[in-house]
Amino acid sequence: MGNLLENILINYRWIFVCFFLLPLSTIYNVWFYARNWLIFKLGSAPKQHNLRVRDIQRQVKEWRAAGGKTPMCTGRPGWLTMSLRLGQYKKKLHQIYLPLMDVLDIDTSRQIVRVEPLVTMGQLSATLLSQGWTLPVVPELDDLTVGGLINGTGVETSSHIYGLFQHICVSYELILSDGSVVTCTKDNEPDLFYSVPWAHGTLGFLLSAEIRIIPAKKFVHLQYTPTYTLDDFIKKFTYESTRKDPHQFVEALAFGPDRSVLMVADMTDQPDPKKINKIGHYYKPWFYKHVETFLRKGPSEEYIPLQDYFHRHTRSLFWQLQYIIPFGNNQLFRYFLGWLMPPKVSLLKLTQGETIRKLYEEHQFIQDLMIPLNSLKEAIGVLHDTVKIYPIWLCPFLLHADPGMVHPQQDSGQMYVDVGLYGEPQVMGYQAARDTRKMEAYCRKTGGFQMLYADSYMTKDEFCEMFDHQLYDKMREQLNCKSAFPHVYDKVGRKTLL
Ligand SMILES: Cc1cc2nc3c(=O)[nH]c(=O)nc-3n(C[C@H](O)[C@H](O)[C@H](O)COP(=O)(O)OP(=O)(O)OC[C@H]3O[C@@H](n4cnc5c(N)ncnc54)[C@H](O)[C@@H]3O)c2cc1C
Ligand SMILES: NC(=O)C1=CN([C@@H]2O[C@H](COP(=O)(O)OP(=O)(O)OC[C@H]3O[C@@H](n4cnc5c(N)ncnc54)[C@H](OP(=O)(O)O)[C@@H]3O)[C@@H](O)[C@H]2O)C=CC1
Ligand SMILES: CC(C)=CCC[C@@H](C)[C@H]1CC[C@H]2C3=C(CC[C@]12C)[C@@]1(C)CC[C@H](O)C[C@@H]1CC3
Repeated sequence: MGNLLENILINYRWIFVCFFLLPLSTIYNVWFYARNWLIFKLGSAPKQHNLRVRDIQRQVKEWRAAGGKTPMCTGRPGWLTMSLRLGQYKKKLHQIYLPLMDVLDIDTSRQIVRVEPLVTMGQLSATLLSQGWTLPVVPELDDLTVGGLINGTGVETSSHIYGLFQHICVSYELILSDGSVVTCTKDNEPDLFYSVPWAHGTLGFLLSAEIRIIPAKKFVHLQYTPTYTLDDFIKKFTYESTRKDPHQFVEALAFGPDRSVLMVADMTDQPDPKKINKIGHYYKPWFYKHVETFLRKGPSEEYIPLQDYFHRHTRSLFWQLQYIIPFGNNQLFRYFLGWLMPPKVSLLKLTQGETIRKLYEEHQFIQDLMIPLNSLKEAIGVLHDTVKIYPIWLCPFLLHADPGMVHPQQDSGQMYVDVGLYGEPQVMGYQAARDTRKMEAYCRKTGGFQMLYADSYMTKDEFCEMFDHQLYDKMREQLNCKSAFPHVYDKVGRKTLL
């Protein structure tokens, strides 16, 4: 009986998603964009920021006046977030509401955009591109927020030049546990500035951030190079990730241990009209499926609108939508219903129910491992033996030698690679807790880090071995965080010991 229910839930979730969630997602998007447009037209965002900050200060001061016994977290419901977890800890914590969702200022002379933490990547890239600008690092998936990317982390295909999302940030405006508001930069309050990323809001709440912007062009010139042996792939990927005159974007998809497609791209305003491919159109094939065709067709090049490039994996949620709508890439489906895609991650989370959540936990492996580039060849072998999931998302990034939770083992910046696995393990006898712990141990061995949008199965000691807690602990002591916020491990750790 249990198996029958599981089969129905897995195989027929698409009925609910297509007939209910897709229309609902579209209505939600239209409402969201209309609201942003109106706020911008009324020009009220910056003024309201100060009013909102005062209201947040009032909430924190009231929490203190009431004894400040229960630690705080943001009041954003767990189902709305892009993390895999539902954030059950929120039920036990005191929630502070941060209704901060506006782009406050675009200062083109300083090349800085000032934004509130709930601004999403979709909203921000549309806003900036309409002015001819972009963030140097635009993490994929429209609904990721600035707050989540700063307090967690963000990575994208330009990260081999600019680093992680935290490395393009110039200042953070924060409210601390005593209700005071501070602005930190790398020169003013450097300890606070460097300890905020990866701390998951356990030092203070982010109120706004200043982020670097760079001029944008209309297209990217994207070149695809298929490779058919692991050695050839590693050689070419390493070269493109570390060369002195790098392409602006570098990414690879591994479709098997020996079959990969390497992609390098550069912004341009002079596309070859015969080679333009507007991959963002709703009837176009899912991007990873399109990329796979180059294994057969051989090397190729295309010109893709910049906005389409930035959000190329959004329509198929990387390759996760194949498990929910197995015929989602079918041509007929794309022409009839493709314009409604993708269902919103938040609505999928809200409606998944406990059984589907558990099925994902037990039968899907969704993790990003950030490891030194020189471990990649070995890692692909280890991953093949432990989970055997393809495609694998490969994205090089420069890990700056800054203080804080993550830094390279050496004193200067080092090239790392984000290894993203989002699928059903194809190995016999996969066991979620055992095999995730195996991957985490491997990641620690290489000197790497686990992305924390997915639960960590490490013990607290193992977690402290992976992430440098020196500065974090010092700041928690100095800012009286111990009773004000949970420890980061208490937000992201499963505490499952084998
Ligand atoms: C400071 C700022 C905040 C924004 N905040 C949001 C937001 O929170 N959410 C969102 O979805 N979009 C925001 N936008 C973007 C805005 O929605 C887009 O620019 C809009 O979609 C363009 O619409 P339009 O073509 O009707 O422009 P119009 O309103 O017709 O304006 C024409 C052009 O004038 C320029 N312009 C107008 N006002 C400003 C200004 N204050 N500073 C600089 N240039 C300006 C722009 O280049 C714009 O394209 C913001 C833009 C700016 C500059
Ligand atoms: N391309 C990429 O780089 C991708 C990144 N991700 C990951 O997704 C997550 C982001 O998802 P998103 O939904 O935006 O964020 P979440 O709401 O999941 O927030 C992530 C963490 O940041 C904290 N946080 C968020 N806003 C604030 C704030 N204003 N002040 C203090 N703390 C805050 C949250 O605290 P609290 O628990 O109190 O709410 C939470 O612990 C990140 O972990 C990111 O690494 C996922 C997919 C792709
Ligand atoms: C590019 C990087 C660094 C990460 C990409 C991660 C995404 C593939 C995942 C982040 C959140 C995930 C969720 C799901 C699929 C995979 C992600 C988009 C679900 C939609 C899967 C179905 C469940 O019912 C809900 C999940 C919510 C989070």
